[in-house]
Amino acid sequence: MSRRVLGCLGQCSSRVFAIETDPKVDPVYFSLIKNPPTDAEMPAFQEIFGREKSYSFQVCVEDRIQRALLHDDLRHQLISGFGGDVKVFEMSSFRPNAQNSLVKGFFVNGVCGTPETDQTLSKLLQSNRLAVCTYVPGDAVGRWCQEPLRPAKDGAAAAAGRYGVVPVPSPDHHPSALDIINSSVFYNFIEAHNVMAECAHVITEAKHVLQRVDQTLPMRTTDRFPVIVIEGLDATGKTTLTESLKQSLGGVLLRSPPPCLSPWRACFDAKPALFRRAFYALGNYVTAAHISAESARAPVIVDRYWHSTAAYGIGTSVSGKVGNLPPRGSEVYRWPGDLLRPDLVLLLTVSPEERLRRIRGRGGEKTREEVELEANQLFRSKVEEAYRRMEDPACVVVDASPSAAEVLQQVLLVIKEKVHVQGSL
Ligand SMILES: Nc1ncnc2c1ncn2[C@@H]1O[C@H](COP(=O)(O)OP(=O)(O)O)[C@@H](O)[C@H]1O
Ligand SMILES: Nc1ccn([C@H]2C[C@H](O)[C@@H](COP(=O)(O)OP(=O)(O)O)O2)c(=O)n1
Repeated sequence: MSRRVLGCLGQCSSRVFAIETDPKVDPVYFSLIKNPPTDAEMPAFQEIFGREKSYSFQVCVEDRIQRALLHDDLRHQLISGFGGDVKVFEMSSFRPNAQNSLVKGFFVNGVCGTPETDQTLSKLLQSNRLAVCTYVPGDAVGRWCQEPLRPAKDGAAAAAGRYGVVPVPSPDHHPSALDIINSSVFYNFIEAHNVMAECAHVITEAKHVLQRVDQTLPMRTTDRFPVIVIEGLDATGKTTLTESLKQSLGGVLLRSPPPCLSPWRACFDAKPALFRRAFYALGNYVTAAHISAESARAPVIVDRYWHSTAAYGIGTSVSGKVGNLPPRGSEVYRWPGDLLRPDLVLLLTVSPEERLRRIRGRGGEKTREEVELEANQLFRSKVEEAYRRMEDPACVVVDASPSAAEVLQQVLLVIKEKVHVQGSL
């Protein structure tokens, strides 16, 4: 029998549930993937459905630009429309272990049926761009069913089917890892450029970004001096080290995203991940063009590059624990074939305590993502682990906890040892 899966509840990804469907129906799989309820709050699947009413909402439009924008809108509507007592979890449907099968959505739980919540529900039901389901007790004790809803008379909802919910084994790969390629991380210029071009009719800033990108590219390739990238979480000492390296090596210091894209960075930081990631991906190609030009005359030091874009993309799109990241060797950790490859990538690491001490010492503005990272040690661990899994080039990990002078000396030694470009340094 074909099945629909409603799964991965709580922190424990072994709790996976299938929704039994008609074999003729194309199976769709569901999973609660973000902000999972703690075991103390919701010890069992039945309790999730048993607490007042539960609904799931998913945007079901083909166009990915519209889908990303509507998904963001839906989150706001659910949070404001259902009020404080209602819990809104991120969820998604997926086919176990099938790449790009993930369709994101939300699971709303604890809806009491007040006039306000009824009104919100009725409004959402009217949208033909949303798939809405509710969850009701089944015939047997402890069984639950999923009912897809459609609008009925006077704003009421009618069930358009009923499917039993049953536990099934967890998939090998965490569902949130199925949606990385070309939505959280881009592996070539064209894919990132396409997203920026497709969204330009709704996000006007995208036109300016594209103009800058198209002005800068294509890049020149020449015999060149070494290119050394410094990576790491915020406040691990990248700025401090890259400035000193520039002096010590008589090099040129570049960064990604490049300053010419700065006017639009805040705009894209506030947009859904699809657009934010495309922006940073294109920034790397612009920086690559600058690297290509500058490395003809001196060594180039780069403060953040593709590994940052990929590690933040992967680390934040994969929900839950570090173990949910795609395994080492997965294609998500591969370098884009069309992006200028550096000679050496160094990953600065410090303990979480030292990092926080440095952040507090520094003050200043942080990106939304960095604020999230600070709030959540789990995010930090995932981003750092993603950095460590990158391949070809892999990151050389440097303990950046000693003094700035000591870190510089240590890094100069690594460069001498690893960068085999005779006479260039
Ligand atoms: N090795 C070090 N030891 C102690 N403090 C450091 C060291 N490197 C940098 N700092 C301080 O930590 C803060 C963050 O460093 P910064 O270079 O701005 O990090 P990043 O560029 O990675 O965000 C700054 O206040 C800086 O002076
Ligand atoms: N090449 C890059 C650089 C930054 N990013 C993203 C990842 C994070 O959301 C932020 C971190 O950048 P931020 O400027 O705050 O970092 P630093 O202050 O340089 O440590 O930008 C990226 O995706 N790709």
